[in-house]
Amino acid sequence: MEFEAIPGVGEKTAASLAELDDAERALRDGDVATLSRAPGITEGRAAAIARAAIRAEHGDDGDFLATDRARELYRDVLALLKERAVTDYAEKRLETLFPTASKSRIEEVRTFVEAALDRTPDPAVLDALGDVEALRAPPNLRVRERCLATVDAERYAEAKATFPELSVEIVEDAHDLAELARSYSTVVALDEAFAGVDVDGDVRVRPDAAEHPEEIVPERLLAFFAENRERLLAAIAVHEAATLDPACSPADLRDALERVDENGELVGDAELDRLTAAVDDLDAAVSTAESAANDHLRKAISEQDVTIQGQDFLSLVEQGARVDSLLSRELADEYDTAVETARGHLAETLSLEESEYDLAERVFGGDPTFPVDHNEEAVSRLRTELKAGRDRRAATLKADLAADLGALREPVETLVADALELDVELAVSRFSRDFDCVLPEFSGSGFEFEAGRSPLLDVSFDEVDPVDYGVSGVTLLSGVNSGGKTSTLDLVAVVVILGQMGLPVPAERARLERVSELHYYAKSQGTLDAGAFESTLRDFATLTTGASGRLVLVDELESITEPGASARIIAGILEALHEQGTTGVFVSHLADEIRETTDFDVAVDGIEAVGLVDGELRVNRSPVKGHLARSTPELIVEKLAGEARDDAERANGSGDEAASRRGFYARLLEKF
Ligand SMILES: Nc1ncnc2c1ncn2[C@@H]1O[C@H](COP(=O)(O)OP(=O)(O)OP(=O)(O)O)[C@@H](O)[C@H]1O
Repeated sequence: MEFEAIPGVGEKTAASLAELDDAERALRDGDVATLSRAPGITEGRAAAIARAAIRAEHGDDGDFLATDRARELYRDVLALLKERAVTDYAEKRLETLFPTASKSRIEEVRTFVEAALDRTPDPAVLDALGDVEALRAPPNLRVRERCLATVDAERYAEAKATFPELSVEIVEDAHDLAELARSYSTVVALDEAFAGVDVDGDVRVRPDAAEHPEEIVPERLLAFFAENRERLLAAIAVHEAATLDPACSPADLRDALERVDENGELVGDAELDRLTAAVDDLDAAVSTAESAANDHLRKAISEQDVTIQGQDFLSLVEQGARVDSLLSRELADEYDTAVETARGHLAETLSLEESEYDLAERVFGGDPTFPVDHNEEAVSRLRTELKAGRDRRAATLKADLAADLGALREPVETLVADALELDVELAVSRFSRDFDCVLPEFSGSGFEFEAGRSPLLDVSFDEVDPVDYGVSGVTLLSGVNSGGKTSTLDLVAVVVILGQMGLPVPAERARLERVSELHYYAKSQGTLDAGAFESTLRDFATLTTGASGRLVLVDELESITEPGASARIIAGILEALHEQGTTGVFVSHLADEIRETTDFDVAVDGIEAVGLVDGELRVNRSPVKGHLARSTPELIVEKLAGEARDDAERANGSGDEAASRRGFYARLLEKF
């Protein structure tokens, strides 16, 4: 795929996408998580790129939402969908759903939706999804005890790129290798030429290093799993709660995760813990062992009567002979016991094993002295031995663990992707359940729905009255003030937008014609000035001369200018749209006047007040077909006329005032 062919994707972004293994599939599937792994591409940008790629694939020009109000309603329904996603990923992924005229795209999303609607939003699954996130690369890792070495400049550059975690050194010969082996625990030589050379230290010859990075730097896998530990555990929990088929064995993954801590260090191995603690505690243990020996010796000396021969005493005084000789002669046994105490103490505190006793014993001993002193060189040798043991153990464990983790590396990507995708499906399923939705049927002309309920009304969804409505061709929608005309237009727009996104719509049944564009003109706030009026007319000129196949919704266009002129202008627009065969709904309080001016028999529907109850209008929210609704003023005059008639009848001819009121209201009523 030519990435730069996607609108909005330039050279730099194309190069970033090319670094992904499966960019083409990710673009096709709207897989925002994978796309956002490309260098420098955020999730928001990834969603925009995926949208553009989908548009390009389905030949969508991006013009479906043709007006501000149409775009606003799309944003509102998208927000309702996104509110039902648990993860950031699903929110971004839902942004790849957009209304389109493309049949193939609508069908593609509907196939996804059909599967999604079978998903039950179980609270335990939603809860588990809370900790799932797209997997991410660990922060820059540095492994200091190992290095790579090569004689070849090109191999050097490749190794630097493949193993950013390690130092790479240029060497000339085995002598240089030996030199490196003194500074690093392990040296990995990349040249075949070194095979068989005998060098002191841990030097391995691996010309195949680049093909087995997990063997050369097992820490890379450990760091990856450590970094993503919580996400992975959450992804397992999601699979278990939702009884999804996991891409890898949860038991194996849990077991592997238990062997590495959040810093990528090995855990759970008693021998490694023992050796690590022994190295760390060595100095302190030597010092306490020494004190224990001295305590013993001090006590022994203080409790013992030491007899000193006159000759000895003289030699002590005259020749400056050392007391040590005396100590060795008089207190040899006690000294031996003190040394044994120190050795025992050391072995016990460091939990030394038999193979290490020999070195530990050399820490204390030799000629008797007081105070008892340790042998620094022996301590140093013991330390080297313990460190080497620790590193050997860690290296073996890391290699074993990396082999296990290596087998899980690919499957965990799928495991997490499946959990995240489930969140997208659940968001759609919850939306559909929360708003009692149905997948619309695409056929015929215009639209038609039963028991439609807008989720965007300013009343709670339970209190929304269901609306039945259908229109084919251009139609005027009349109705009482606050009867729900604007809300009906919004509902039509929401149903069409959702339907052409491929999503279910909030109705019991819906049939739609697949339209090319949605033009929804909201009611303007007050009369427009000459300039704005002119530009509105220009909009309609473009609309009426453009291609057919659009849906046009217009709310009280009359408010743009004075009523008489408005009616004539609306009539002209309706005629042009009618000739085009467009479906349109024009909400207007001037339906009667407009109808009289149009040169064809324009349909008029009406949202009827069923009557006034306690001064409040009771409305039938479903527009009545072919019916001009009576206006609110007419209903009020009718109500006053009725009251005056009742008053006049009660007065029974004796009340002139009641009779003249009755006459006045009757006259007004005739005007309607
Ligand atoms: N289907 C419905 N169910 C419940 N309430 C509704 C419904 N439709 C409209 N309403 C309520 O009626 C109010 C007025 O609706 P709307 O603004 O659509 O009326 P309108 O006929 O366009 O009014 P106007 O003639 O003043 O422009 C809404 O704010 C909402 O509270």
